[in-house]
Amino acid sequence: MVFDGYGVDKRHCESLLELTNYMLRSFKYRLPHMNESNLGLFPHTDTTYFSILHQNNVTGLQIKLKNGEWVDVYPSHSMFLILAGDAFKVWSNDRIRPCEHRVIIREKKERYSMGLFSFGRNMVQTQEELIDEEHPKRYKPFDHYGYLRFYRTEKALKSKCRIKEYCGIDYSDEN
Ligand SMILES: O=C(O)CCC(=O)C(=O)O
Ligand SMILES: [Fe+2]
Repeated sequence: MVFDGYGVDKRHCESLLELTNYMLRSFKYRLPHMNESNLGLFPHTDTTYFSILHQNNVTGLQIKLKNGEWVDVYPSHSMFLILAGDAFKVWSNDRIRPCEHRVIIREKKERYSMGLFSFGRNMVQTQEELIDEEHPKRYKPFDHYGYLRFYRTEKALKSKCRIKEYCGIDYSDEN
């Protein structure tokens, strides 16, 4: 769908999928103890190409809208949420915006969730068709697992945008 939407040759999609690793992870959010924060998971964008999330019938996941407002995602047994991650931002040369999300524990029930996370096995790079004069290349090709290691470093935590800090191209010095 994404490749169709941007008019990118489908063969690139096949090779991207062939070079993608998946990680399945499950989470359990216990109820916060007295005086403990109810922040289950700090606000972040995923490092992935995309993430597929599923949760039990307990609210908690919130996504941030463009206007900065946090909104609840209401769970259902049949719902799978697909979130774009940082690697798709690079692939699409900033056209696809990774979705910022967090988990807040408010219900008096334990929350369970499951996520399928996708990572490039090779270098992640911007799709050539999505680079032109109007949209110059904004990122250098990067090693996805190298980015995972960078993600929790002090430099990454201090930066405004971790993926830009890791492999962004800065044109600001050019005139
Ligand atoms: O538990 C959830 O619903 C979200 C998990 C998540 O955002 C993550 O692992 O990156
Ligand atoms: Fe996440």
